[in-house]
Amino acid sequence: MATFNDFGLHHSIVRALSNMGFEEATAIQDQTVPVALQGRDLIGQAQTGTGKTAAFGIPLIERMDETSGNIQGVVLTPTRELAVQVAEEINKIAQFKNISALPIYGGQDITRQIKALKKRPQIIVATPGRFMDHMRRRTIRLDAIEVVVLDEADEMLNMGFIDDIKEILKEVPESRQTLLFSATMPRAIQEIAQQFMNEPTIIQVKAKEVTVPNIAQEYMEVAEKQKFDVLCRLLDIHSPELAIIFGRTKRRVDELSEALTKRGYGAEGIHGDLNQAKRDSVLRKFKEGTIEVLVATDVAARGLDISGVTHVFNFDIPQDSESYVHRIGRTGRAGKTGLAITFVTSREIDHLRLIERTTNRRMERRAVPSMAEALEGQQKMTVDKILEASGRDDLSAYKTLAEQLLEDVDSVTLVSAALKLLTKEPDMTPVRLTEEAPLRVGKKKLPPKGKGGFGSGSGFGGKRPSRPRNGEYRPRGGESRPRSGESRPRSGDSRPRSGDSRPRSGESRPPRS
Ligand SMILES: Nc1ncnc2c1ncn2[C@@H]1O[C@H](COP(=O)(O)OP(=O)(O)OP(=O)(O)O)[C@@H](O)[C@H]1O
Ligand SMILES: [Mg+2]
Repeated sequence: MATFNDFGLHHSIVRALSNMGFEEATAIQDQTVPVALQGRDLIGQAQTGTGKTAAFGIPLIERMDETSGNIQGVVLTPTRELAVQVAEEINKIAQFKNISALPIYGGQDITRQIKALKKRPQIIVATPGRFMDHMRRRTIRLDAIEVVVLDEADEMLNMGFIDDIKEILKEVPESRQTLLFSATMPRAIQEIAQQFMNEPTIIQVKAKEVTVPNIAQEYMEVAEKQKFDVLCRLLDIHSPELAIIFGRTKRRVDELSEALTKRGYGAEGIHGDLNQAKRDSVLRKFKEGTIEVLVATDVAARGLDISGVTHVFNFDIPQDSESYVHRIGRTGRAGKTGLAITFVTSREIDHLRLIERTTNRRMERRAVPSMAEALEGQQKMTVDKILEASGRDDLSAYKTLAEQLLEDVDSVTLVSAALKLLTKEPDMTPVRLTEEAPLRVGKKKLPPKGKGGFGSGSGFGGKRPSRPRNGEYRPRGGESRPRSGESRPRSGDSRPRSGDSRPRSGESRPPRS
């Protein structure tokens, strides 16, 4: 694998990368950086957590002119949190250059953004809606733009941002370079590629699987009514450092985070109906470890890079395989290991099989853990903690007390009492969760067995079942519901003018029919 010295990058970028702890280029960086540096258009697909941000960030920064304060680069992302994260990573890579990236997104005061724009950042990282607002207000000038990056392009299409993206791409100079990245590449991307890219080089990191091998993938068949108790047991058994629990709808996320809190877990929810300040604070607490469980809709499925996420739980099976790939990809990043556990009700097994076939990877079936196992898990935690504490040398203040206690109570009883007090025993506090209808898969269009889905080297676009649009996934009752249960305008519908009220990042999906 190449080191960053091999690319002929400006020394300040190499220095920044080494400062960030990047020693070798990842596979996707190795293959895309040289092509992007030549100024060519590029489509890059590689698994989650393999460094696609730097794959476009490095050439982007390399191409910027630090003596100019014009906007020269634009990165579009589907969610606000991702815009912030990508801008941060770009700013780290640019730390020794006179170049800065500014995140611009809906839900943030626009006058503050206009003020920040006056500081003349060369790179804007934006959600499409808010970017359009600035375009219309002429607070962002497009004539000096040389590079446009579409991160998670397929998700932006899913969210109905296609018209916005088209409009943005029409306005930026035609001579620009366009880069497009995602871990999944559904066919719809081809339209963008044909219309707006100039003979793009397509780079798909060869991998049998779309998911990285370092994420262990398991599933459990659980009745809808039992899901919550099983989840609590799993949290007790695994004691994750940080865990993300994905639910299907905003209501689900609200109810789940409330129920988890009731049972004593440090959990909060994130979804598109929360105001930006709340979203920011929840994410901040999760990153700091103030809460260890983040309950989320698909708003948090894409791109978010939070170190320490050891577990992903699909409380509700994801609607399609792309969502599955991205959700579980919040763990097992940058070579670390992770565990993804998916709950499936008996009626959703077909749906799970479809995901397995599309991703070309089997999930291992696991039995639902018992209450006794949950207790054991917590007891083991306590024992570990006590043993660790026994090795400390600051116990002298407690020893006299311990000796006194041992005069009255036998040692086994005494230690048992201490263990019990320190152990978080399985909690059966009643909670209220509204039941979700199972996801059903139509009979048609199962891919042939053994045929990989997207990204399996079958060429761009690959053969895979396409999006819910084709009616493969129907919620029971036949009501056409957008993913995650939100309604959003279909492109072309009457749109709100301000980026604040447009489809709020992430879980808003086009209506499925
Ligand atoms: N060359 C490298 N060496 C070490 N760490 C790296 C390298 N490149 C990227 N990383 C780190 O790997 C992590 C994942 O990177 P990144 O978020 O860019 O992944 P991604 O491919 O965009 O994933 P996703 O598909 O989920 O968006 C980040 O923490 C990033 O800083
Ligand atoms: Mg990414």
